[in-house]
Amino acid sequence: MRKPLIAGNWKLHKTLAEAQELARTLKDKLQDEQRCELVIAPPFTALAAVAEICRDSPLQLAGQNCYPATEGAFTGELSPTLLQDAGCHYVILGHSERRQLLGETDTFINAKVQAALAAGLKVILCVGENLAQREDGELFDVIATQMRLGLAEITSAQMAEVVIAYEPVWAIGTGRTASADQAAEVHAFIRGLLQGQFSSEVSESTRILYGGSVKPDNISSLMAEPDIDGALVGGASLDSASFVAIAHYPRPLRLAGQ
Ligand SMILES: O=C(CO)COP(=O)(O)O
Repeated sequence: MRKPLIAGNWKLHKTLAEAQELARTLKDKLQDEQRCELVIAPPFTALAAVAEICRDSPLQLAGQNCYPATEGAFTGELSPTLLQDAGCHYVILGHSERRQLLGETDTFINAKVQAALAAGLKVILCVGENLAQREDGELFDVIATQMRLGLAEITSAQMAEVVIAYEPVWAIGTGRTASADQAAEVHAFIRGLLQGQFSSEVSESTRILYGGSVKPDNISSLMAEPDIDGALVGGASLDSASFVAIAHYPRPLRLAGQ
């Protein structure tokens, strides 16, 4: 049984004081959450302070990026080890904003995935097509390439520490969510890729999150899809009430009473 994972990607938001306040409120409101695994990804400047607040709470920390080296002359970069030192259990890699704005390639992202896993960090690997690719019928090719190259050299055993996040670029920050059917179709496709690239066991056990304008009012219909195992939330994770409402999404009707 895959445990649902709800992650908040704060992106380039929150001063230190704002991040601490949000983390304190989330800790207070989500203290008893057991159904879902909870992850927040504050900006680097707030990681250590937020980690202190989240100690002894269900909230785990993620870095928003890392560099594929342990240490060295890499000005402005952070290693997986430094993220762990700041209190992170996870790192988000391959986010479309980094692919688009900073030109990150699948090969570079793969180097980061390998470095993060080797250091003992869990990885949330983001994949997703842009609008032109979807309209040109390239959706499945794009996802297949991002998965194949992004997870190159990763073993089936290491996949226990990897979460995939499907984030269609056209749905990020636009208010335009993929419908539950659209998301489910791609999630099922990704599960098939995992089977081909690794094994049935990996396909069955790997969590696949959906990201792109997830809000309290659409989380339930997304989570009702059997292949959607959680959400990577951007804008709605910046507000405690909406992130808490997403984490407390009502159980899908078909599971009620179980
Ligand atoms: O990019 C995202 C999470 O990584 C999604 O962002 P929004 O929820 O703001 O669309």
